[in-house]
Amino acid sequence: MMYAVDAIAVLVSVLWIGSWLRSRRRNGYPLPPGPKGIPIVGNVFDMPKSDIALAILNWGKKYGELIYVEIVGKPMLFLNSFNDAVELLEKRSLWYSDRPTFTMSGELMGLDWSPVIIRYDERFKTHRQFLHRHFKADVCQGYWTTQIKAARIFAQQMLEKPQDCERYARRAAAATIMMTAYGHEVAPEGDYFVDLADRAVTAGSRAGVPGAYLVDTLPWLKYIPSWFPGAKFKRDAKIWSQYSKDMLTVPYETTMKKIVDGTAHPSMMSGLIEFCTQPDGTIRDEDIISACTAVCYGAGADTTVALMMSVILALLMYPDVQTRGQEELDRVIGKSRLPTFDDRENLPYIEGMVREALRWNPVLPLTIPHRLMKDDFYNGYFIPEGTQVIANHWAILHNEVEYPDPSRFWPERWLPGGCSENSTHPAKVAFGFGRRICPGQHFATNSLFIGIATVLATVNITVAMDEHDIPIPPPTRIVNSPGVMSHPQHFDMSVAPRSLASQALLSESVRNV
Ligand code: HEM
Repeated sequence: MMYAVDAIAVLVSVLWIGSWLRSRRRNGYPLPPGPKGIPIVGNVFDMPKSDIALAILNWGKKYGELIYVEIVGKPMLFLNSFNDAVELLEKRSLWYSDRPTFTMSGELMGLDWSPVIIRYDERFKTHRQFLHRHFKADVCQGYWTTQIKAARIFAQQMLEKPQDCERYARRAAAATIMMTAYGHEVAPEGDYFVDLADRAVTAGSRAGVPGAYLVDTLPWLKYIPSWFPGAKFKRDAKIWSQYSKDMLTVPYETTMKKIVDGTAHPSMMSGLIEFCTQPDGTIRDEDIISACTAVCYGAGADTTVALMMSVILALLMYPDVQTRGQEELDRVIGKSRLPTFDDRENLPYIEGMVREALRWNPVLPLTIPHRLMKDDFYNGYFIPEGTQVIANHWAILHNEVEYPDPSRFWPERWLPGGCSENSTHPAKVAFGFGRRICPGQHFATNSLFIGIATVLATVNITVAMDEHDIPIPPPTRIVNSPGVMSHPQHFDMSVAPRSLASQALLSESVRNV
């Protein structure tokens, strides 16, 4: 008991000294507005438990577009406007590109190898260089064939078992990413590499939910032994750290053997090994190569699945969008072949659907926190060093001025003369900002484009019927899942071939691709 009282006294003193030092550094400038909070714990009890992005959008009506909170002495700044996100995260990116320490998922679970959460230092630059080398726009053209193949298999599987659509979307994402990263052909069911990665990603997304683990707020808790009452987080982290290690090392070592014996398919990994092999035969930065290949599945699979499922939900909720998309495809490419990437520039309506997919239900409603590396002053406010700065993608992409009737999935808004023709492209928001911007964005939007075009060209999606042959109404609004990432909740649907000809074309192409 005495120890607990001492610990609380130390914590209170540290927080008080921290806040006193900060008030001296402010130079008379106020902190940005936000809910008032209470001593010591700050805004812990103000923070919304679910639909955080939406709640912060609503806070904006009271406090303005910059909203500042403190959680047990840790400052956080939410940005509800595109301009502020650009001003701070892009134009001042030299100071706004670090990440905070993620104690549970990073240190304890061992995911601190991941390029998503590494700190902003010299090694960060090598990570970005390696990822950029394999995911810049022109290089991504080299992955088109794999993406077309995955999209066609996906459409075929949707026809066979519509109720398993999400599982097949996951398989499509895994097939493209694993082939790209490791040259690995994913098995139709129960792929070993995918299962390893899924275990780690599931654990990582539980560990990464803001506020789910007290140790992220009070990092000194990491020192308590795992047998201590209430230390289940340490026991979880121990099991999960094995998953994280397996995800990083198993596919890498297996592929390395294939590279050495000459049986590997060309891939990002084989390209990086070649790039990093020194004249004496040693390979530099092997740990960074393995981190960059492993992160592709971790960062790219679930996000792509969530996007694709959002589009399919939109087709169900807005049947006229499906009809217009199909009319455009029939007019531009006809009915005797399936769409490819060469058709993209002639398909403005489908392109509008890609934009709407990124905007309507952003996969990451809030950006991953950027940590400010030095005190800053902005628009008359003081922003202390160490502040976690978070752009509210949801708020920006549902801004009624830029995107009138924002909760409607409405590709027409992007057509010439449409109400958002000149508005900010949603990709400029949904993939984050500045030096931490998503390196996989071209790969992801390519998967999305070909997925949408192929599904529209080959199948009709309609409401499902219950056991009494009564239509099951589609959801009338999008409901986000809790946590870092937003997946639409489960929904039922019926899937039928568009025509006998389209069915034959699809089966034929799946056999031949
Ligand atoms: C629909 C798909 C995707 C969405 C919406 C998405 C979105 C994001 C966002 C918002 C960030 C944080 C940016 C920031 O901090 O400002 C991010 C980071 C990242 N993404 Fe993606 N992403 C997607 C797909 C992918 C894919 C396919 C890959 C890899 C092949 C990938 C790799 C990464 C990596 C490595 C980072 C960390 C970058 C860093 O911290 O420097 N993502 N992504």
